[in-house]
Amino acid sequence: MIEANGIVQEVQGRTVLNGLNCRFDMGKIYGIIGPNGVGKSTFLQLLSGVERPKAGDVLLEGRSIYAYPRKQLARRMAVLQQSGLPPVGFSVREVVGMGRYPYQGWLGSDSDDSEAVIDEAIKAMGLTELRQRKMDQLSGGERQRVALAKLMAQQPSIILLDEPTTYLDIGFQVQLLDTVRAWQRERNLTVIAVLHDLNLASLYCDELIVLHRGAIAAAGAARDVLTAELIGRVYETTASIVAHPLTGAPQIMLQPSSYRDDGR
Ligand SMILES: Nc1ncnc2c1ncn2[C@@H]1O[C@H](COP(=O)(O)OP(=O)(O)OP(=O)(O)O)[C@@H](O)[C@H]1O
Repeated sequence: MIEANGIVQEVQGRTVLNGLNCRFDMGKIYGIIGPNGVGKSTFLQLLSGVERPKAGDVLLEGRSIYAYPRKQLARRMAVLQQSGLPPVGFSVREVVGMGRYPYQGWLGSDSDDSEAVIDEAIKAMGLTELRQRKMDQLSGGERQRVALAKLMAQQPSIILLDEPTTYLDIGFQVQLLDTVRAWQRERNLTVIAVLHDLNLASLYCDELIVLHRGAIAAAGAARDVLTAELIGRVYETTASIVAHPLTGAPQIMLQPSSYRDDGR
């Protein structure tokens, strides 16, 4: 379990997160949503243990995440950053192999099963044909799949994703989230993802956490959280909520502010 207790964080002298408390149970997919600039990425950074809050603590299995040695934490938790795509010049195989760094011994020696783990991650992401290709010779969608394969090779039990579908077309968005969910179910992973697309968040997340004005405005299952009232209050826009015709998950229909009841 991951617990965020009384998290306060300032960015450039401004309080962005003002006393957040929440709990992430293992084996679920969580979506962190909220308007631009509300502090979603800041919160994810704190949950990853990379940044420390001004006040409060993040506990992983009851122990402060900031007290874990780096490599030990990396064996439990992997992070897909918004701009975290690996450097150009390396091949797909090399980049996926970088996911094994938490398991390397002194002098960079690999653990015995590293080759097999890397091959499995490459296969799972459909990258076998591209394994020798250089990173700068890939499309945006392919690069994102490499980034995810690198995460897989890290064999974490918790993954943090910062806007993983940015720059992907709708086909790749669904493909990426399908892959994450299949992997999550197979390994009983805990996934915490910052997502902008509320409809995708509703379709893929077990629970949503809505940030607004430094606090948690709502948390829970999408059907309880995504209401027209909440969308109006948090995003300051009018929306109609409809049930997805197949899954029943709430889906948001946006509405132009010029719309009038007579339909013109
Ligand atoms: N390097 C920085 N310098 C100055 N201000 C920053 C910096 N990084 C973030 N901020 C500010 O901190 C606040 C929180 O930023 P953060 O990126 O966490 O928000 P977010 O909810 O993830 O935003 P978005 O939805 O636009 O990605 C914002 O108001 C942002 O302007």
